[in-house]
Amino acid sequence: MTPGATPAPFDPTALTLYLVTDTALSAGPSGSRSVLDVVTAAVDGGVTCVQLREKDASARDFLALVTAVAARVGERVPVLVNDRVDVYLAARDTGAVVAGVHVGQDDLPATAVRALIGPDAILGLSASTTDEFHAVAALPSGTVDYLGVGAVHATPTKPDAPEPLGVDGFARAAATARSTSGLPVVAIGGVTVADAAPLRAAGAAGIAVVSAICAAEDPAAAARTLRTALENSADTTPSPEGSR
Ligand SMILES: Cc1ncc(COP(=O)(O)OP(=O)(O)O)c(N)n1
Ligand SMILES: Cc1ncsc1CCOP(=O)(O)O
Ligand SMILES: [Mg+2]
Repeated sequence: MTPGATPAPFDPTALTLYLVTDTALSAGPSGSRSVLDVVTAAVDGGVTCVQLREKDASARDFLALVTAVAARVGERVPVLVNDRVDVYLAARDTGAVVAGVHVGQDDLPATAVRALIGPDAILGLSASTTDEFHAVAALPSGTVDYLGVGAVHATPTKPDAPEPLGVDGFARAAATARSTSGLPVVAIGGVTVADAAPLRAAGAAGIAVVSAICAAEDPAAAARTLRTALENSADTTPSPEGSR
């Protein structure tokens, strides 16, 4: 960024169709498909944001993945790093176009992450209870950019996810999250194309999916189908209450 220039504010429309990656699921029917293949196809199909999530990779391998994905799609959509602030910073230091980090309740606290990544990076935080929403609301303005709320449905992708909320429970959680924190909310957990319109109507700025795209035979087609379902639901979407 030019010195002195004002950074572009976080644009919540980037949350519309949010892909979170999984290496094992990405391998696909042939067993040889890579995360990079899936991300590329998914962005071509209409994904608006990508989070790289690697629970078992070494820091070195994760960094290589982040820089490869950022080189491929970082100019087209925000690329975020799950959990690993160190990997995000190392990628950014190499000049990679990486947008930010997503952390949860057991990861580094949001205030610590914001101090490490600086004011311009995107920071997403998982939250699912009223207490967690109130805690987010108490943070200094600009600490967190969006909330990941779930699980909507139970999912084998994250067996340790909070209790499933269901779509109605998500609607109540999203209303509390938005009224307390003013932040846009992404719905996550077992989300399929059938959930797209109901979740948008329930106040989701977007949906985050792992298996609906990573495990699909054709990730580009899966992304297109999800995106179409989201576009068709646009008329029922409440307007965002706030963003950074
Ligand atoms: C968009 C989005 N929402 C929620 C999560 C879950 O984050 P977390 O609770 O830290 O769990 P892990 O993903 O780290 O297992 C997410 N990753 N993305
Ligand atoms: C990362 C995460 N956080 C809550 S549920 C979940 C996994 C969602 O995966 P899937 O879309 O395959 O159910
Ligand atoms: Mg985490």
